[in-house]
This record gives sequence, structure tokens and C-alpha cells, in this order.
Amino acid sequence: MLLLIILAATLVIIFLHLYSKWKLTYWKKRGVPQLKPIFFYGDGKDVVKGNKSLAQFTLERYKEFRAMGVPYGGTYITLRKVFVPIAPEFIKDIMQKNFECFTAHFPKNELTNNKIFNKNLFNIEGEAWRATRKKLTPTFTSGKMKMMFETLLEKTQGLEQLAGEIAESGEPADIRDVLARFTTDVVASCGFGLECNSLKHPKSEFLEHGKLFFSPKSVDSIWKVILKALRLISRETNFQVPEDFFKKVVEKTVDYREKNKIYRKDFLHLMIQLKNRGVVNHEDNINVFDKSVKNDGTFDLDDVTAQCLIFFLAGFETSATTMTFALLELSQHPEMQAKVRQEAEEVLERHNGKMTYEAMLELKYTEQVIEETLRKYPPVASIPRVCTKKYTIPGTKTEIEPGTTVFISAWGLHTDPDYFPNPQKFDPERFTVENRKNIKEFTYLPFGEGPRMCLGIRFGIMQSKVGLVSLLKNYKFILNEKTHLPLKMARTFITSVDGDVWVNIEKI
Ligand code: HEM
Repeated sequence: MLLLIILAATLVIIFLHLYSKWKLTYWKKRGVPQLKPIFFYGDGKDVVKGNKSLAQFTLERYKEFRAMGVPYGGTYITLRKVFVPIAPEFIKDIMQKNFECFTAHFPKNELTNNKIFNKNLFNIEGEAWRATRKKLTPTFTSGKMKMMFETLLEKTQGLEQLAGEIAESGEPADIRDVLARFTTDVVASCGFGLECNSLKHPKSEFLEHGKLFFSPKSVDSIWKVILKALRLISRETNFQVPEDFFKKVVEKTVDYREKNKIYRKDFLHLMIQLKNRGVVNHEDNINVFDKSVKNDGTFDLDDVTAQCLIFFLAGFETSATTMTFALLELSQHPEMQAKVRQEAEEVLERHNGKMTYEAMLELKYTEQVIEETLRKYPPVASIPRVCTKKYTIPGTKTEIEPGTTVFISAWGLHTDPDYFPNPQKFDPERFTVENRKNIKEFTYLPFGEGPRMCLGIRFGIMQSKVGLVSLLKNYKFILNEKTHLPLKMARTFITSVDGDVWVNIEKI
């Protein structure tokens, strides 16, 4: 009996070994350059073991394939095949020219098990994505940003007050935490019309749910890795999606507004228009509660919840990260900090001391600082795509099969000395109107590119500019030694610093 068990176990191990070896030659057999993948981990041992983020994984592959001088490469995370385009021309092909072959962000079997969340714009693909994107695009126009501006501006009062309290205490601040509290309040208010007061109450439900979503995933054991790779168990991601919380919040708020016919200048109001009328009207205060208007019924309450959820999740962490890295750099470059401050003073003077939407647009140097921050520290450093239709790599006979994951390393491109000389130097001058023209297309991708490009660019930049300026016009920021330099990045989905960024704040 014992002999039989040993024999069976040996056969299983031999089978696993051969199967893994066969799967890990997928790219080689197709003439796509690959590295030296190892048993079941492929090239992704560090990611699987939780030592590195997906962004770091993609950055390392980018550098390795670039050093090999190849325009693209094939890699593996466990047995899952991942295509990594390196040359900007191929990246353009995937993101734009042949977009039809890459309409998805994630493979269907790797979505979460949250029914409503999975309907959000980021997660859907094909026709469903196209139709939803068309409906949502008018909700992010400059007119709609202007509509939300006052609501955003209100929140800067709480931010300035908190910065003042920290300055008075003389204690260093975990600046990412402060900024995440600010963006949570902004996004909750502009998104849902809710006052969650995270700036005053750091344990607000919105903030806690947001943090949980972006906290690093638990690490799978090697057995779970093998079972997932063999597809014997579900490959769903274990993101902690606050779906029930948001469902209740949205349903309650929509019900209240519909019963009391309440109009508020926020994203939820636009979503109610979509639900009740099928389109977002240019007049903001039309009677959206009149349900007698004909509507195709393709945008229901679950869609409202799903899109509000992505507005919240995509909106708060990315901008908080952007401002954190901007302050990390500015606290090490006092001359740039002074320049942002001076620009703010001059612009405000032209606008009677009031920060208006128009004044915000005039903050050109501040915008350059943000663009340079997004270059050096792209919040979404590895941009995902999934092949949805057979694609032939241009100039070859090599086919990329539907279902194949593609990772584009924004971080790799942004720190490639051929595209951005002296890439570790923080230099906002790279983004003057003149210098911008020299940036090669598809090498600067903080918001992605092509038809799936970020829908919230205007909101993200507006929020980051207003937040930064409201702090810098009143306070000076100095890097505190609690920040570990050189920086080590955390293994989070959105780029962040391990050990956080600590600054001292001084009133001017
Ligand atoms: C600095 C801030 C931000 C950065 C760096 C950022 C970055 C990105 C990136 C890289 C993508 C993927 C693009 C692609 O696949 O080509 C994306 C998608 C998206 N972002 Fe943002 N984002 C930011 C702010 C926001 C904000 C504030 C919102 C909403 C309020 C938002 C909503 C979205 C949505 C809905 C998508 C999915 C678009 C689609 O799949 O069609 N983002 N973002």
C-alpha cells in the first residue's frame, strides 16, 4: 500500500513538473522572447510570495526585455501567460490602432465575485463597456467639472484646518493619510452628495472601506498557487469590495432624492439622470425625477451603484497618491515649492483672492509639477489589457490568443532614459508647452491611452491642483527623517511608499 502511495505521489510530481515545463515554453514556441521561468511560479515568484507588486513585476520585465533589445516579450505569473509590449509602436498598436483586439482590462474569470461591482466601467468589456462608456463620457466634460468645483473647494477648508493643527502640534505628519482623508471627503461629496467628514474623523466608514479595498491582498500558499494555475479552484481576485455598504448608501440616497425631488451638483445626480432618462442632459437641473419620459431601461440602480463605486475607488486613492509624491518632491526642492506658491498668489490676485474654476485652469506651473509627479510615480504603474480577439503581432506571424493578459509598464516607459533623460531627476520643466512637444507618443501614459483611457483625468488633475495649492499657499513642507530614503515601494495596486511619506508642516 505504502509503495502504491509513493508511486502515485511520484507520478503526480512528474506530471506537475512536465505540465509546468510545457506551459512555461508557450512564448518560446511562438518565437516570442522569454526569460527563465521556474516551476509553477513562472517569472512571478516575488509577486506570488507577496514581496513585490504587479507594477514592480512589470517594471522589472520591461527593463529585462529592453536590455535584450527586443520590442516585446513573453512572461509568466505562475502558469499564466503575460505579454509585455516594450516598443512604443507596439504599445500604440495594442492601446489604439488594434484596440478591437484588446477591449478588456481583466480576464472574466479573474474578476471579483461581487455582482454589482463587476458592472463598473473599469471591469466590463466589449459591447457592455462601449455602451456604458458612451453614457458616462458626458458626465466628465469640463462643464460637469465646473459644476462639481464648488463642492470640491468646500473641502479644502477642512484640509487647511487639519494642516494648521499639525503645524501647531509640531509633530511630523503621514501626509498620505492626510491627503487620503481629503480626497475621500471630496469624492464622497462630489460623487454621492454625502458628508463623511474623514478630515475630522479619521475612522469614517468611507475611508475605512476605501483603505481596505487598496490594502495588499493576502498571499496564497504554494498549493493554492498550483491549484489556481491548474484552474482547479477559482482565480477570482480577493479584493475586498465594499459592495454592500455602497449599495445601501446609493439606494438610500437615490430614494431620498427621488421622494423629495432634491437636485444637487454631483455625480450621483448625473447617474440619476441616466437611470431615469437614459441620457445626461446639458441643463443640469431638469426634472430628472419625471419617470414618464421614455427610457430604454438599460441603466438601472445597480449600474448607478457600480459607477458611483468606481468614481469613489478610482477617484480618491490615485489623487491622494499624486499629491503625496508631489509633496515628497517639493519638500526636497524648496525652490519649486516657492514657485508653486508664487504662481498661486499671482493667479489668486487676478481673481480677487478667490480660487475659482477659471483660476484653477491658470495654475500652469502647478500642473507641470503634477505631470512630472505622474511621470516619476505613476499611480497605475502597470496598465492591464486582455486580448479579446485573435491578434497578429505586426510584421510577424505570431498570434496572441484571446484571453492572454497584457501588461504595459507605464513606470518602465516613464523612467526610460531614452525617452526621459536623467529619469530620476524631478524636473517639471519637461512639461512646459515647448518641451511637451518632444515627448515621444505612447511613452507617457499616466492615464493610459486609446479608447479605454482614464475617464476621470479632468477630475483627478483638478482635485490634485486644488488640494496642493490650498496647502502650499499657507504652509511650508519639509521632509521628515521618518521617511525612509531611498524609497521602497509598497506592494499595493496603486503606487505607494513602504513606511509612508512623513513631512513637517510650518505655517508661513
Ligand atoms: C491622478 C489621478 C488618476 C490617475 C493617475 C488615473 C489613472 C488611470 C489609468 C491608468 C486608467 C486605465 C487607463 C487605460 O486602461 O488605458 C484609468 C481608468 C479609469 N479611471 Fe482613472 N486615474 C485617475 C483619476 C481618476 C478619477 C478621479 C476618476 C473618477 C472620478 C477616474 C476614473 C476612471 C475610470 C472610470 C476608468 C476606467 C475607464 C475605462 O475602462 O473605460 N480616474 N485611470
